[in-house]
Amino acid sequence: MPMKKGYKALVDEAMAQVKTYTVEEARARFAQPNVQFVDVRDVRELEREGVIPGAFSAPRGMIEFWVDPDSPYFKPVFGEGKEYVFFCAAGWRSALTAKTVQDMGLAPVAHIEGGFGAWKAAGAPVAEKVKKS
Ligand SMILES: O=S(=O)([O-])[S-]
Repeated sequence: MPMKKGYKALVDEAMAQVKTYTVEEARARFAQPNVQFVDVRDVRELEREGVIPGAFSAPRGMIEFWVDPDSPYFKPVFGEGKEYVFFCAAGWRSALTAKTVQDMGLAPVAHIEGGFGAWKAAGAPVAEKVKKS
Protein backbone atom coordinates (compact mmCIF):
# COMPACT_ATOMS: atom_id res chain seq x y z
CA MET A 1 0.00 0.00 0.00
CA PRO A 2 1.50 3.34 -0.97
CA MET A 3 1.85 5.78 1.87
CA LYS A 4 -0.05 9.04 1.73
CA LYS A 5 3.06 10.70 3.04
CA GLY A 6 6.15 8.54 3.41
CA TYR A 7 9.11 8.94 5.74
CA LYS A 8 11.10 10.78 3.10
CA ALA A 9 8.41 13.40 2.60
CA LEU A 10 8.14 13.82 6.37
CA VAL A 11 11.89 14.20 6.79
CA ASP A 12 12.20 16.56 3.79
CA GLU A 13 9.35 18.69 5.14
CA ALA A 14 10.99 18.85 8.55
CA MET A 15 14.41 19.66 7.07
CA ALA A 16 12.89 22.56 5.15
CA GLN A 17 11.50 24.05 8.34
CA VAL A 18 14.12 23.53 11.01
CA LYS A 19 17.61 24.87 11.47
CA THR A 20 20.25 22.29 10.63
CA TYR A 21 23.77 22.59 11.99
CA THR A 22 26.72 20.85 10.41
CA VAL A 23 28.89 19.00 12.89
CA GLU A 24 31.33 21.93 12.80
CA GLU A 25 28.57 24.43 13.53
CA ALA A 26 27.26 22.24 16.34
CA ARG A 27 30.75 21.78 17.70
CA ALA A 28 31.13 25.55 17.99
CA ARG A 29 28.10 25.46 20.31
CA PHE A 30 29.24 22.43 22.29
CA ALA A 31 29.38 23.00 26.06
CA GLN A 32 28.14 26.60 25.74
CA PRO A 33 26.14 27.46 28.86
CA ASN A 34 23.18 28.76 26.81
CA VAL A 35 23.00 25.65 24.59
CA GLN A 36 21.57 22.25 25.53
CA PHE A 37 22.29 19.26 23.32
CA VAL A 38 19.44 16.73 23.36
CA ASP A 39 19.94 13.10 22.37
CA VAL A 40 16.76 11.46 21.05
CA ARG A 41 18.26 7.99 20.50
CA ASP A 42 17.05 5.14 22.66
CA VAL A 43 19.03 3.90 25.61
CA ARG A 44 20.35 0.79 23.84
CA GLU A 45 21.96 2.99 21.20
CA LEU A 46 23.60 5.12 23.88
CA GLU A 47 25.04 2.06 25.57
CA ARG A 48 26.26 0.62 22.29
CA GLU A 49 27.58 3.73 20.55
CA GLY A 50 28.39 6.18 23.34
CA VAL A 51 27.11 9.67 24.09
CA ILE A 52 27.98 13.32 23.65
CA PRO A 53 29.10 14.58 27.08
CA GLY A 54 26.53 16.88 28.67
CA ALA A 55 23.75 15.94 26.25
CA PHE A 56 20.34 15.42 27.82
CA SER A 57 18.85 12.04 26.91
CA ALA A 58 15.24 12.44 25.75
CA PRO A 59 14.05 9.37 23.83
CA ARG A 60 11.98 10.49 20.87
CA GLY A 61 8.94 8.60 22.05
CA MET A 62 8.58 10.88 25.08
CA ILE A 63 9.53 14.21 23.59
CA GLU A 64 6.10 15.87 23.28
CA PHE A 65 5.39 15.01 26.91
CA TRP A 66 8.77 16.14 28.21
CA VAL A 67 8.87 19.59 26.56
CA ASP A 68 5.33 20.74 27.39
CA PRO A 69 5.13 22.48 30.80
CA ASP A 70 1.47 21.46 31.01
CA SER A 71 2.37 17.78 30.81
CA PRO A 72 2.75 15.69 33.98
CA TYR A 73 6.00 14.39 32.44
CA PHE A 74 7.54 17.84 31.80
CA LYS A 75 11.31 17.96 32.24
CA PRO A 76 12.55 21.29 33.65
CA VAL A 77 15.59 21.25 31.36
CA PHE A 78 13.20 22.31 28.59
CA GLY A 79 12.15 25.36 30.55
CA GLU A 80 15.63 26.81 30.93
CA GLY A 81 15.38 29.11 27.90
CA LYS A 82 18.41 27.67 26.14
CA GLU A 83 18.96 26.81 22.52
CA TYR A 84 18.04 23.13 22.14
CA VAL A 85 20.19 21.22 19.65
CA PHE A 86 18.72 17.79 18.90
CA PHE A 87 20.58 14.85 17.48
CA CYS A 88 19.96 11.16 16.77
CA ALA A 89 22.06 8.54 15.00
CA ALA A 90 22.06 10.01 11.50
CA GLY A 91 19.85 13.09 11.44
CA TRP A 92 16.40 11.85 10.46
CA ARG A 93 14.74 11.37 13.84
CA SER A 94 16.27 14.62 15.07
CA ALA A 95 14.83 16.52 12.08
CA LEU A 96 11.36 15.16 12.85
CA THR A 97 11.83 15.87 16.56
CA ALA A 98 13.06 19.43 16.02
CA LYS A 99 10.09 20.09 13.72
CA THR A 100 7.63 18.73 16.29
CA VAL A 101 8.98 20.72 19.23
CA GLN A 102 9.30 23.81 17.06
CA ASP A 103 5.63 23.42 16.10
CA MET A 104 4.86 23.10 19.82
CA GLY A 105 6.59 26.41 20.49
CA LEU A 106 9.98 25.44 21.89
CA ALA A 107 12.57 27.93 20.62
CA PRO A 108 15.22 28.25 19.52
CA VAL A 109 15.79 24.71 18.28
CA ALA A 110 18.07 23.06 15.75
CA HIS A 111 19.38 19.62 14.88
CA ILE A 112 22.70 18.16 13.79
CA GLU A 113 23.18 16.96 10.23
CA GLY A 114 24.44 13.38 10.23
CA GLY A 115 23.74 12.98 13.94
CA PHE A 116 25.95 11.16 16.42
CA GLY A 117 27.56 9.15 13.62
CA ALA A 118 28.88 12.27 11.89
CA TRP A 119 29.84 13.84 15.23
CA LYS A 120 31.89 10.80 16.21
CA ALA A 121 33.45 10.44 12.75
CA ALA A 122 34.62 14.05 12.96
CA GLY A 123 36.51 13.31 16.17
CA ALA A 124 34.23 15.47 18.29
CA PRO A 125 33.97 14.66 22.03
CA VAL A 126 32.21 11.40 22.92
CA ALA A 127 31.98 9.40 26.12
CA GLU A 128 30.72 6.04 27.29
CA LYS A 129 27.24 5.97 28.69
CA VAL A 130 27.41 5.52 32.42
CA LYS A 131 25.10 2.64 33.28
CA LYS A 132 22.70 3.09 36.16
CA SER A 133 23.41 0.54 38.85
O1 LIG B 1 18.87 8.20 13.58
S1 LIG B 1 18.35 8.11 12.22
O2 LIG B 1 18.69 9.30 11.44
O3 LIG B 1 18.92 6.88 11.56
S2 LIG B 1 16.50 7.93 12.24
